[in-house]
Amino acid sequence: MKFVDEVEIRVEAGDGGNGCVSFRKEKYIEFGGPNGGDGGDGGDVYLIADENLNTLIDYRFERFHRAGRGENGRSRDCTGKSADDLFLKVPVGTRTVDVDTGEQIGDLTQHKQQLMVAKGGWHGLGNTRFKSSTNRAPRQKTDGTPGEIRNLKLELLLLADVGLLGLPNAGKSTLIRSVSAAKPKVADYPFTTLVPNLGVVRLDQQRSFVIADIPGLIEGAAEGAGLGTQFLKHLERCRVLLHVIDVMPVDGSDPVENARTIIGELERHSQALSDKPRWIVFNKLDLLLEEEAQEITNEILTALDWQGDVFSISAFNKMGTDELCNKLMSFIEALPPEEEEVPVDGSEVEFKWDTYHDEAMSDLDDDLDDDDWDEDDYDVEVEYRQ
Ligand SMILES: Nc1nc2c(ncn2[C@@H]2O[C@H](COP(=O)(O)OP(=O)(O)OP(=O)(O)O)[C@@H](O)[C@H]2O)c(=O)[nH]1
Ligand SMILES: [Mg+2]
Repeated sequence: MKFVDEVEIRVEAGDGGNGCVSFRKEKYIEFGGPNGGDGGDGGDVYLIADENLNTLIDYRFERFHRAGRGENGRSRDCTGKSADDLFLKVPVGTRTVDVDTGEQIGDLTQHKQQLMVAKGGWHGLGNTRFKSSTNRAPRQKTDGTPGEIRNLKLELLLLADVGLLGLPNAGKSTLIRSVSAAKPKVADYPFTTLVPNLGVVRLDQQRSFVIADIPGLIEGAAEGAGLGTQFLKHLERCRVLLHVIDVMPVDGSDPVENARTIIGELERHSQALSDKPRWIVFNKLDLLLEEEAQEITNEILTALDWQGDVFSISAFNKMGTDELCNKLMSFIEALPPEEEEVPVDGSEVEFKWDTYHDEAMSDLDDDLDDDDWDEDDYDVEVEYRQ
């Protein structure tokens, strides 16, 4: 399946239905009083996280999503029907940004979590609402308000505890293959991995973590070279990054320069990412004798002035990978639990009926004079009853 991790869509909430102006008219009763009903509310648009989806590809083909309009009110105090809300399913891990304002609207990180992205218009009021002791035949009504329209960017960020970082060919995919059940393609040419892969590393029944393999970075990635840094965003939610360094690059390049390239690209990409806990993992140690390995790795660490954690492994024959995974697990377990994000379930109703009605009516208070009456102003329905 094609992996699509970024799309732009347009969502339009429904407009509110208009209020109705109508009067009861019964035999022998000339003025039976107002009976125009309110309109219905327009439908809201929500995003809802669904763990069965793992790509945003559907939104490549369908970019416009519109919720229904509320029905207009009718005579006999009939309230127009409110439109159904529209729910758009997105994969867990989807972040939503308003394209026009740049505002981040929310993150959906749990199955079934909801996020309101466009609020439907409010209903207009029927003339029944405007009845008062001084005005028993009100011709006022209000129209429904327009629904919100928004252009959204949806970004799917993988949810992983550990992120792999490194030049092409460093052995990132080989590492994820050897520690998890994920089987991304491994080959001796750069850019074998074109889309991110996730693997679950299971230490025992209760303990596991998720590791993400992303395409390799090269110098100039921040400016778009190679596959660019478009995949780095997937590492933003990781708790720790593993910088995989090939100690024996086949192209004869200098491992120190290579490592500097990665660190440089990371820093240019974002401060947040370069500040994340990062460990160095020297890979392909099976290609060197122990002494040689010691010498090369020390040289690299000194050149980088590295003070952080260091591991030496061979992803290929699983040397040192168990120890690495155990350390990763302990590290993740020792971290304070991630700040509880307040679930945005959209259930909070900002709309206050009474306030809205009071406001709508006070706006019109000045017009409550019956002399203003002009048939053409209103679309008056008169109901005749026997
Ligand atoms: N000898 C040896 N070779 C390795 C080891 N790990 C990876 N390789 C080889 O290095 C080459 C690249 O490995 P990949 O796992 O595809 O590298 P990658 O970092 O995922 O590369 P991209 O997907 O292109 O970014 C393959 O030929 C692997 O067999 C190792 O521990 N020892
Ligand atoms: Mg790879």
